Amino acid sequence: MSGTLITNARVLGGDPQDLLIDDGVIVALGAEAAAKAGEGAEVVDATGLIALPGLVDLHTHLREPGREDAETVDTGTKAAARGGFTAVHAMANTDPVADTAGVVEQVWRLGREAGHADVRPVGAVTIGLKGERLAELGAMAESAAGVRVFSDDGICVHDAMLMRRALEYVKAFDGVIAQHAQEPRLTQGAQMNEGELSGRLGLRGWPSVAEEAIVARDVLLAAHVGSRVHICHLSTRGSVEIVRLAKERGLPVTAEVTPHHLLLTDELVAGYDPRYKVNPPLRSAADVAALREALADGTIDIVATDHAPHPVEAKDCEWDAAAFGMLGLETALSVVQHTMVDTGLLDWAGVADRMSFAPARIGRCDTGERPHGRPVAAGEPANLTLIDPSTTTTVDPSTSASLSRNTPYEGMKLPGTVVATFLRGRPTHHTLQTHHTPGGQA
Ligand SMILES: NC(=O)N[C@@H](CC(=O)O)C(=O)O
Ligand SMILES: [Zn+2]
Ligand SMILES: [Zn+2]
Repeated sequence: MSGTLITNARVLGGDPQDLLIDDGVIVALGAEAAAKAGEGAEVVDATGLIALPGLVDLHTHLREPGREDAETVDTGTKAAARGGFTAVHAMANTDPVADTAGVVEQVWRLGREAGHADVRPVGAVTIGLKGERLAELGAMAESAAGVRVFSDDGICVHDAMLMRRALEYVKAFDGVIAQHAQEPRLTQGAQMNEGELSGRLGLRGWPSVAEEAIVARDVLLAAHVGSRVHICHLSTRGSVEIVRLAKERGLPVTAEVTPHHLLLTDELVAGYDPRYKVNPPLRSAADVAALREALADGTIDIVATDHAPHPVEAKDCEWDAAAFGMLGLETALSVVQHTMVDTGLLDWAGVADRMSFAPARIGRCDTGERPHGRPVAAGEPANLTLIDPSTTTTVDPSTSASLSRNTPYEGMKLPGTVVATFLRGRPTHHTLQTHHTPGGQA
């Protein structure tokens, strides 16, 4: 048999074993893998490496169409592959907005053509993200893109009646509304987390309650309608408490946290460096601790990057004028290792759940034609990520595959390297040496 034999990989952090992949599928694990590989198989020595299911991002800004100077589907998915992702959900706040079957199909098709990761377009909830009228949610769901996640991300669906209607509508095809929870009246002109520091720096504060008020309302609406709501980039301790209560009651709510909200705090804003300007804002150390704990105990379901590329001119300016957002795809796994694994809060099986199984389930891409977030088992698609957790790298934005450079981690030392990513058996990123078993071509 031909194929690729990955030797001594610690699958989900377990004991080392071999994996044989061929024709896009995991053929065998353990002793059976080497036996079946036979002569001529390509061998990847994964000694010391962790194997995870290909990561799935539920929240990525690819910027195409409209802002191809910041990112394209091609460059963004290249960055995704380098970060260990095999699927990304592309947010709808493009230009034109992804609010029709035509635009979501275009983004989906661009993803197929690029081939670095599967692109699952997110559809806008309202036409033009204007918050006035519902977009054609059904047509987007039925399109070739098969949209299941809908979001006006960047903007909150603040009209309670529209939110109710959206929840009612997507229930028919098991869709989910991903809410950017930000009460607009409480955050007008807001520039950073509201607290003692915002007062001292003279920047308009962004109170936690602006997020929590919407989280609470939407949890209640989802319960009332019996439809799924997902909370984007949850950032406060109070939001965690609301989601915890909702889950105790069995309500259909899920939530995500970004890598940056697991690591960085509002104190970084003191230097007025716009790299730290993001929506929602970096919060307090107490919030960070609550978010880590909630991700560990499952109150927060997943990590999502909110990869938000911006061109240099949008970030290399005064704080007030700068755009909100930071890169995330290439550093996500390292930040999660640093904040969750190396701290003992989560094991690698937990990382596989929070960054692959659970996001695929929420996005409903764990079944169907090209599924993701599947178990690492024989017969499953060979979507795999190999990580070397023993390395430490200094983050250098100039080496990024993204067209943008707005990483908040520049110069930071972070643990772990993604050494290979396989999309249905095909390497979309790899830095490993390979050789062949005797009998094959070297
Ligand atoms: N996160 C951000 O600060 N910015 C995002 C929008 C968003 O996720 O709300 C963007 O599109 O740039
Ligand atoms: Zn958002
Ligand atoms: Zn976003």
